[in-house]
Amino acid sequence: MTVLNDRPYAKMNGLGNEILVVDLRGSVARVTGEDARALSRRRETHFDQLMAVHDPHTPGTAAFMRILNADGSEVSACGNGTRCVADLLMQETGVRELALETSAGLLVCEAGIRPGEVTVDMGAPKFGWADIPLAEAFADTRAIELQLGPIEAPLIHSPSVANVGNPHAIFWVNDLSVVDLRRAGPMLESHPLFPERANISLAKVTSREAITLKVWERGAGLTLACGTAACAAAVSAARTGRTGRDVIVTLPGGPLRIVWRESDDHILMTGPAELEHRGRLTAEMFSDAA
Ligand SMILES: N[C@H](CCC[C@H](N)C(=O)O)C(=O)O
Repeated sequence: MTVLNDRPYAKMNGLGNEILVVDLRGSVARVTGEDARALSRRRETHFDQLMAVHDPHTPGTAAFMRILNADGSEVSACGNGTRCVADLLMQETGVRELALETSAGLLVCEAGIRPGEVTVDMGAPKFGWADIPLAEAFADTRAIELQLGPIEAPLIHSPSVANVGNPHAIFWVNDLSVVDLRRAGPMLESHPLFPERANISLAKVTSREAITLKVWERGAGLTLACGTAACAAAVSAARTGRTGRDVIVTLPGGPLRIVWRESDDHILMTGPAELEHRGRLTAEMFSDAA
């Protein structure tokens, strides 16, 4: 019998990115990778990311979050999932601003104008090759040597890389179907250049203020939206002169507004959070029969 039995959960989504919020406050229970894989396989608790909400570690924060992908891997950032947890806790307490914490640091969250809209300060991006991390040194991470397709005429090449709490590679394209991300994604996600794997995006810049994005997520695959990928694409587009610092990033599930603030280089991500249903975990959810 797992210690997670009877714990409350909220099934949510952020622009269609499937999020399972498991409330472990007041308990010492922890979600293991195996627990996450079991829950993700079930219809009622299927997710791209699981946000495990624990008692705060730091005074002044509302909770500490552990984040697990559908494959059971534990990661340090999930933009859409953070908006979902923030919305849930703000609904619970009536506050309009709170701070959450993950292993990557603090995340200040603010209720937006529209119901369910949340702005998260995702902190400042990192661009150094060792911070992504990459397996070898690249002086200019705005365009690294990585390509897919024939040597003399690669289909995609020279991605920008960034770390926004997690690793991202963004390929700049004019046509989002130039490669089938279902096939290219897994190859690039696990490329030896990425010792911690990477989230892979195809980005089409449509104006100085707009980017369209398709994402293959590390540990989850193709998703309808990826908040950290939107952040990574926005800052990479700005630092390569393709856009300004205030853009709308449109994913298959919908738009996010990303502002890369000049004053402190922090990234502000604004978008929706939606509650689908609530439930309680049961022991049979963790049986292999699932
Ligand atoms: N797959 C990501 C974590 C979730 C990111 C995404 N769902 C978001 O909204 O940021 C990773 O392994 O780094």
